[in-house]
Amino acid sequence: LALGLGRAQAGTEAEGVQFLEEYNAKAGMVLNKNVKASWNYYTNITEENLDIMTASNLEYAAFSKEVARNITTRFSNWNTYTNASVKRQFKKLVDIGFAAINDTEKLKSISTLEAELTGIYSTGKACLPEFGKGCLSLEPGLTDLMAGSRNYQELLAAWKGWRDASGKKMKSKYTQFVNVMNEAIAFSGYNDTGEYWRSWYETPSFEEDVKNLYEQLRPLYEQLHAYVRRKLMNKYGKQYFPDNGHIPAHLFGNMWSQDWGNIYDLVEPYPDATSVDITAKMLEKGYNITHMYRVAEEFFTSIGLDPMPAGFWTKSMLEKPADREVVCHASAWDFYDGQDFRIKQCTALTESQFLTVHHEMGHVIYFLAYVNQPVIFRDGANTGFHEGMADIVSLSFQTPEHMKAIGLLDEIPTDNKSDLNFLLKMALDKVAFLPFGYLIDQWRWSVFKGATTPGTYNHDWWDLRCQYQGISPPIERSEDDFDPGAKYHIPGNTPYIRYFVSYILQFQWHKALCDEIGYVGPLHRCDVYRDVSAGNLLREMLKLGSSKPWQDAMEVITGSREMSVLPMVEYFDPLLQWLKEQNKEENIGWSSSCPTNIPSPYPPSPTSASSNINPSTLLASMVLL
Ligand SMILES: C[C@H](N[C@H](C(=O)O)[C@@H]1CCCN1C(=O)[C@@H](N)CC(=O)O)C(=O)N1CCC[C@H]1C(=O)O
Ligand SMILES: [Zn+2]
Repeated sequence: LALGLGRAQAGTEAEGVQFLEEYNAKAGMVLNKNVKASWNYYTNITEENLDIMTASNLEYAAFSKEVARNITTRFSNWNTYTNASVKRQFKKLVDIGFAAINDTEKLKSISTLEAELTGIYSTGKACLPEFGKGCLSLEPGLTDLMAGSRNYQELLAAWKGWRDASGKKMKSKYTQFVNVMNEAIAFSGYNDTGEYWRSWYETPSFEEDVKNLYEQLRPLYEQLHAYVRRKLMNKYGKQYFPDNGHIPAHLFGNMWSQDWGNIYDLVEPYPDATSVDITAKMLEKGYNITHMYRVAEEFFTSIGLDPMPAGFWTKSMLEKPADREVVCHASAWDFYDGQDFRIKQCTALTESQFLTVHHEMGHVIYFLAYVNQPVIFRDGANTGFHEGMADIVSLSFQTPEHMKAIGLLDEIPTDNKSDLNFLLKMALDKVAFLPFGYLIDQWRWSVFKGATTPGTYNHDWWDLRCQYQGISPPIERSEDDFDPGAKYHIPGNTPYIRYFVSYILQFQWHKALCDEIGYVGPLHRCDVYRDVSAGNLLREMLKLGSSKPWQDAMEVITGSREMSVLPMVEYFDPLLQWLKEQNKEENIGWSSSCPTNIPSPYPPSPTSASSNINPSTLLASMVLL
């Protein structure tokens, strides 16, 4: 690209279009090189690969900076152009985020800090000898333990062990990370990194909008919380539950209390009615890892969307390698050359992993749908759209109708009890997630704007967890801990409000697709499998990429330009009525502040009959603390 020199020139719109064509040709190659360097680090964590990725990130930043400089000198009047797409491309190209900083060393530190933090997270291990376990990494060891153990103390040891092995090691690095990101983003004219991240939604009222959406869904979450709290008290004993209505955070079958699906067996409404245990069925049917991906692919092709390209099967990393350290946290990758798309996942044969397979492949389907857009438009209409597309299939895929269609269920239950079993199971993922999806960036936005400081990181984190999720730490926490760092997206620096937005959008889209295929019946039993009119409508939105404001993309698929909780409320209404009935004797809700008295994690003194672990393990676990 000829460097724009000297005084600002007012290039014609035709010259601007020419410039954009040159940019798109070059950008694909520069991006492809950069993504490959990242892929090599994420699939083989070494100092050398970290250095190569960092150098590539700097190269890409320099390229973005040069393009922006070219535009401001040669096309200073781009904002007066008439073509909306041309203007939108220029608008995106001049906003280069952190790359605007005039200090390469500081820019480099943003890249190295993120890579180091992600490396700590991805290689962290917790050792649990007192429970007969060696040293476990997060995937699969600790994840499986949190999902399957029903031993209060063992769960607690894994929960604490993971936080000691991850977040606790990150606090000072994360503080540096925040400071240098904020310093850099100021060069792009933003007050802080949180403002930059929110700007991607192109919606001035965005913070207010998501707050209102959450408030509308809170009653549904409160009912689910009260019901699950009762069931967990029955299972583990009231003595472990604070008297302010909170639930100990480590009892949900998930390291972060964000998805409660793994404790379905403890909360099942009607054990004598039908429910689907997908993990057992997959094993029974002799599934292997590749087959999980083939089944997911077939869902998408059945509604007329594209299959995975050939290179996907040879270049993806679908299993955890035995010979090297990798970033196991699952992710989908666009290599921006129009044909190289991959998934990186330490896939295991479990239901939760099967859903993640569909999630990551949903991202790839979106990549494929906008492959003909200019490089700068190869993104979701907003990042919540990308997550919504990743998740929407799960609303069809888990229905009894679909389970039977793919041979994981013998008979479709039509009785009311089985229906409630299914709805409760869906709520353990989709409703339980809402406060979690909402609060992560409440904390991070507060950190970026300086309202939350390194001296209050953990206190403010738990304030939000207690207030929104109604959960509390099962043992004392302090500012020596850094519990936010125990969740991938904090060291990984991936914004999180996108998942909250996604959980609203996916129900709006599911309803739109079910209407499109002429489905009649309760929304929660709709399965769009094998109906290409669903895929056609979805594609009309997907192919836009980020070429239009997200409200236009929303209108294409739902006819409305706004997010709405109504489809989600409609979907779960039968469950809400049932929960209200079940909870008649319960105190709905919890106090918004964390308990002052965290109940002792251990049963009364070892001599008492009630203690359910023997003294030696009790002492050992005390030592752990
Ligand atoms: C398991 C999933 N991994 C993310 C995702 O797939 O979103 C990964 C890591 C961060 C971004 N990412 C990508 O793959 C992006 N390249 C997608 C894109 O292209 O925008 C994940 O983190 N999830 C799934 C549900 C809730 C959340 C969680 O587990 O908390
Ligand atoms: Zn995703």
